[in-house]
Amino acid sequence: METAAPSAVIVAIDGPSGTGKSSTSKAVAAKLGLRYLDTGAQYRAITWWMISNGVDTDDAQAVAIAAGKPSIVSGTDPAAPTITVDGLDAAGPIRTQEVTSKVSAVSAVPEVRTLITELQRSIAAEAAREADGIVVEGRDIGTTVLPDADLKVFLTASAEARAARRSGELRGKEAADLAATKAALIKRDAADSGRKTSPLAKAGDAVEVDTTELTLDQVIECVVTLVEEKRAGRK
Ligand SMILES: Nc1ncnc2c1ncn2[C@@H]1O[C@H](COP(=O)(O)OP(=O)(O)OP(=O)(O)O)[C@@H](O)[C@H]1O
Ligand SMILES: Nc1ccn([C@@H]2O[C@H](COP(=O)(O)O)[C@@H](O)[C@H]2O)c(=O)n1
Repeated sequence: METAAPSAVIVAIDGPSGTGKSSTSKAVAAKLGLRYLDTGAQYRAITWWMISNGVDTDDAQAVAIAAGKPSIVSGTDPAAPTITVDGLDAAGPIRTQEVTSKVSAVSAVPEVRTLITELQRSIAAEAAREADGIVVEGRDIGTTVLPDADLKVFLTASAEARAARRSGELRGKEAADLAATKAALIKRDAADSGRKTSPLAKAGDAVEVDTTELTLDQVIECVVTLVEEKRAGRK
């Protein structure tokens, strides 16, 4: 039987695209000595594999049949998270516009979600057994993947703020204009919220943090405090 270390803490951070989940989760995990899991990277990785192997990502049946083929491995050091697919470093390729535009269709396929959810639960269980715990970020962590997490946080921000953050990132690369960036993230959120299986949603017992007017440091501090309060309450 798997036994968690008594002090291990499991933190679930969910929210729409561009709300600051990755930046916040990485920093909180690093500050508190926890592991970190980017579940979006796993869905991106399987999407990249589908594209690279000629699977039509709009064909849910074809995606379902192929879903078990790639081997996806996530490294959970918050200072240097990694993702490989069949042993290949996928960190760069999973961030292309092509993957971003196709990932919602792939992640909506129930067979994909079943496989990736199992993988996520086994990574979290290992972190609870062998480390001080983990911060897991995504869309359905608090509702489906880890419903018994010690702390659930749901980050939000206005679409304008999120688009401005994303446009800032893209400057000099694929420099999209603000309106196009905003439209793309609203479209992806609608697809992620509207799918039948495990949609993007706030768990009933999650703490909602609106980051629109907060700096990243303020959000990090807020979540660190929430984790510390949870830990103190367990003593
Ligand atoms: N509170 C904040 N204020 C300003 N910029 C922020 C804030 N939080 C995050 N950012 C910036 O916004 C961008 C998006 O953040 P991040 O990648 O962490 O979001 P995300 O929710 O993980 O997005 P996605 O779900 O699309 O992966 C990054 O450039 C990050 O530095
Ligand atoms: N728990 C999750 C996490 C992510 N997804 C899907 O992956 C896409 C990419 O996520 P990013 O955080 O890297 O932007 C996202 O749009 C979802 O389609 C998911 O379904 N569940």
